[in-house]
Amino acid sequence: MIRNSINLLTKKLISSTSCQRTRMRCFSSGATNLVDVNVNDKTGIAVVTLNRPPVNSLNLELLTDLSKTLDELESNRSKGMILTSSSKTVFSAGLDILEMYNPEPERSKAFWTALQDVWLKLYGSPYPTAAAINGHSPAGGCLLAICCEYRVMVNDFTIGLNETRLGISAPSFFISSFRNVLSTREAEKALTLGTMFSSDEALKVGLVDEIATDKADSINKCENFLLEFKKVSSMARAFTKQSLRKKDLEELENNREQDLQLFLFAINQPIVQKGLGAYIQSLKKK
Ligand SMILES: CCCCCCCCCCC/C=C/C(=O)SCCNC(=O)CCNC(=O)[C@H](O)C(C)(C)COP(=O)(O)OP(=O)(O)OC[C@H]1O[C@@H](n2cnc3c(N)ncnc32)[C@H](O)[C@@H]1OP(=O)(O)O
Repeated sequence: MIRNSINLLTKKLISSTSCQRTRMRCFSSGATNLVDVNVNDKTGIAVVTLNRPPVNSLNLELLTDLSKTLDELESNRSKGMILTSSSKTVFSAGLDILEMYNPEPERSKAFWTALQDVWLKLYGSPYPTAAAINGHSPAGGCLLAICCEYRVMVNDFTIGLNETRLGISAPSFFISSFRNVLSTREAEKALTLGTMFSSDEALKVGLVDEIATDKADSINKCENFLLEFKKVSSMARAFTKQSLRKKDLEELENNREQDLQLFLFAINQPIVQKGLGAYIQSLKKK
């Protein structure tokens, strides 16, 4: 018992010493540790890193960890969050296709509910958010980025909502957050075609705000954006953001069950299963 307490204390001391070197506080989101969080003590800004190799595909566990992290940031009155990835080439490969292929009923319900939770918390967060997109960001990966208020993308990667290319439609909350960033015209064109934009194309169309040379540069640029809010009342800021996003948030809040049932219905269609199966095979054959 005493030895356990000493071990715990030693671990805490070691971890606090390594964090002090960079003036960072570290905490992990929960049991599975698929999300790392480093809070800069000086600025109060948290860098949240998705850490589910190889491609940060969003499965139930990763979404649950992210959801818990977002709760912690809100209850700690975070000064801001930068979302990024531990991979060198992928921000997030989007929803884990294996969660939708040959679905197990209870797990698929929990999976979609966790995605809804993450979207509501991230899109509606009171603290400012930015995405340091340090790799490819298709579909659900793009969703996480467009929930944030600012996006900085490292050169030479791709981003977009490519669902129609998989034979599925982007759900309505994907579409509303896309339209919050792009004009309706650009959103319609990109969504129906399932366009994946290069970093430069994404900048041109307004899907990202800045281009970065590498991950450190993207985090730096996100930080500069978030630091601008030092001059603004956090209450006034949060109220303004949430007022602008209120309709989209209420749309999902008020229709969660319907949205869940639509998802379950869609993924259980034989034609969708066939398409997903072929897509998984094509990824494996690469
Ligand atoms: C009327 C309204 C109806 C609404 C109904 C709703 C219906 C459902 C809506 C669902 C919305 C879906 C959203 C999504 O996010 S679907 C996922 C879309 N994602 C993609 O298309 C990306 C696929 N992946 C890639 O393009 C590449 O992997 C990537 C560019 C990201 C990285 O390339 P890289 O070469 O670095 O890596 P690999 O391709 O070799 O991949 C490594 C291994 O990871 C596996 N993998 C990749 N992506 C996924 C994924 N999304 N899910 C699960 N697994 C994935 C890949 O197969 C490799 O596995 P192996 O190592 O085992 O071969």
